Amino acid sequence: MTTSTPAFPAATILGYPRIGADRELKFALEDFWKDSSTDLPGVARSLRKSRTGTIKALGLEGTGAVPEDFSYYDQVLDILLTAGAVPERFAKEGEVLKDNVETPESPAVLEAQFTIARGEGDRAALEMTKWFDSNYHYLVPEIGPETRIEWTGSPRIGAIEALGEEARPVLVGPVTFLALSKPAESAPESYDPLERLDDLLDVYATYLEKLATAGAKWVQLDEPALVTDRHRTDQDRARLVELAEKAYAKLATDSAPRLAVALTYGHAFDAVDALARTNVGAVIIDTVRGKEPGEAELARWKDALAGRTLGVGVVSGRNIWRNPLDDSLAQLRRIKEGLGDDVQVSVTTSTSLFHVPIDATRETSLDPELVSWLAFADQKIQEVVTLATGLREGDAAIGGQLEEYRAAAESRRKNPGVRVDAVRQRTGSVSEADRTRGEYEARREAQAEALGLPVLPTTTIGSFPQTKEIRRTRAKFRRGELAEQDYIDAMRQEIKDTIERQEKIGLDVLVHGEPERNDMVQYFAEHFDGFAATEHGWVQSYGSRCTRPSILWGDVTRPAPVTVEWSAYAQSLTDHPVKGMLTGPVTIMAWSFVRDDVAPKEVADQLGLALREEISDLEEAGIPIIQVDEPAIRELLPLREEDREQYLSWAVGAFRLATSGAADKTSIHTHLCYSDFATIVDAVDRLGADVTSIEASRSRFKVLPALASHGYQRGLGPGVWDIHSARVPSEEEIEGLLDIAVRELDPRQVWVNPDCGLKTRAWEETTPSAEHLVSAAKKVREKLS
Ligand code: MET
Ligand SMILES: [Zn+2]
Repeated sequence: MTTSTPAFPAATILGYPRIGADRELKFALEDFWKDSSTDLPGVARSLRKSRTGTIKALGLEGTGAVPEDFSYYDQVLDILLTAGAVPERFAKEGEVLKDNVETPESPAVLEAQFTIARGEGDRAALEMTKWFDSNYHYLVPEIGPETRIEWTGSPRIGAIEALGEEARPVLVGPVTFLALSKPAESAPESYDPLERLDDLLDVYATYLEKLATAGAKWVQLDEPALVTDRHRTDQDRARLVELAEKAYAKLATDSAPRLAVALTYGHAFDAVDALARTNVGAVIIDTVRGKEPGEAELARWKDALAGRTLGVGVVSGRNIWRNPLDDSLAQLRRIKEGLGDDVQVSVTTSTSLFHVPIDATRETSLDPELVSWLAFADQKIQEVVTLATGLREGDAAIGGQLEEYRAAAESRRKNPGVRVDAVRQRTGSVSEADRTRGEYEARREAQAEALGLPVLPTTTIGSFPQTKEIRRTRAKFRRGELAEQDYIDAMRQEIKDTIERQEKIGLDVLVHGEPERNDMVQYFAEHFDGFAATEHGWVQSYGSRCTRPSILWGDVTRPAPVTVEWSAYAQSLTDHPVKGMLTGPVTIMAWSFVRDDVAPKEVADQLGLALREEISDLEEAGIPIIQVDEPAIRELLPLREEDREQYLSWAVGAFRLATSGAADKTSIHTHLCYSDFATIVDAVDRLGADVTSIEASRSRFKVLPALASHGYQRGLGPGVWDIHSARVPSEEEIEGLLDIAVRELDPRQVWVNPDCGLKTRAWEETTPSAEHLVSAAKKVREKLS
């Protein structure tokens, strides 16, 4: 046992935003992509230094107290690079990495890394997928029996040398890395990347040794995969826990730095037991999304963790609300009491703070009262310090902060926008009937008559290219440089142009094109009451991409129709049916910072009711088809099976509440993307939409058999055109996919559409691709008749 190692810090955070307070990393990356002679490593160095300085100044001090988790692009990619585990198509870049093991931040290595992350020409980028149930996207490693897995260097070694022993390197753990990987293309069908665990452990052993030499006393390994039931494949959680025990038995040695293993994003008390059987120095649990350990756990860990540390993640790494300090202190004291004096309790965050913006005090244009309820990363650091002090020294030592927080909580409780009685009365009186539409058969007939569409109707998902011109016009209007009427005229011109293009292409169901929307969630947040927008509240979405989520702080109402005029104008221009376009309750919640003072079901129903009013107004304005997008429904699916039904019941319930007021003859569509839907086929069915479009082209319609065998009866538009690149799919290719669709489903169910919206595309590729889509549909129609 390395008895000389100082204790795990009594207060710490599990990670800090990487992008910089003014998105410095984003801009440095984008500059480097344009010109690789720019000094990206210099920017990285100064970012590492300034964030370390901030964290220390806010009170996290001592050995291992400051997380060093900076990443140029993605934390999963970092491990892939360190292990040299590049997919075959990037063999060339793999050689560059191998030749530069000692200079992991040289321009050549950085370029190689970005080629792997972003793809180049025919060589597709690594797939991106959501990191657990968050809105951050990581890059998915591709691992097969032949994949190289050997030490290939890491920028973190030099960073630790520069920062000293207060810095605690943070790495994605080996079990999580492989659990998040997918089989390499050349691997056998059901290959499990976890088969390479032993090879990867050798790399981690080398890594730990080098970090020790660089001066690290503590290393944090994040193992969130251990809290999930079947994250990607059919991994069984118990098996992951077993593998973790084996892995840490091997890695936690006397010569390595002390290891702190973080079980974030949920709960996995059995994994704490397993890790306690190894020589790790600290185990960290998440009591925000997870749960507080009970007496039985504490009694077990009292002995099992004696001489070591239990880190308690009691400050949320994911929301932006001030911590309920009194409740947290009470929880920490219960845990401390249950564990006795032999186990050190450390106060920390539930996850890394990279899900939240940096500093709430910069939000000077928000109502100061609202700001007083908020805690971004820097405020959360102070909370962690306060709680640790309170735990050690008692309430009196932190009396001032407790008072301040209590006063803010009181103002929040009493704020008239937080609780609007009329809204609560409406949600309180929602009945099952409000979530139920007429029988599908009757709806189908009424819609067929109202719409008169051919078999295999063609349509798009809603947005059309957002040209520079459109974005410039919107920005000018926002800055007050364009009069409202001029703005409206400009957008109408766009809509007119887009309708004409769609008619010319020959699509059956048209859309207005969404030129007025910067973002499908923010747009509704701006038009509903109950939301606020930040100025600097950026969070990393992936790589250099950031989003600025709105804050959903109060009861939601719709002061006026939001989309009706745009859709009605589009419909006035054409004889084709125009599809109205709304964002669903679950997606609005997933991509906003949602209030933590009422149950998600209440928030979802409030949004559902606001959307229901919008749908009714769209119907009245003569819009025959209304699409309610729910791309995030899979993202919020709880990581543990036991929590899923409850989630699906409020999520599906809110969608049904939004849509069930629609007349039989109104066709309700929904759109889902960003994931594999095989796991939620049943939920998709329960949404009850007349037509569901899903992302499916890249997986070559793999989800169809699952839908068919589930007995899914209604309309389905499996995407036939991957809109994530500028590539124009050929008519034959689309025809091939449609052939599969009409074989797997009843042809009368099939709709023809792309995988997702086209706002990031240019017209150059959009027009020919859409033409191919239309002509392929015609071909398949002919074959059917
Ligand atoms: N209607 C939206 C669009 O077409 C749906 C996007 S799903 C991420 O952009
Ligand atoms: Zn989509």
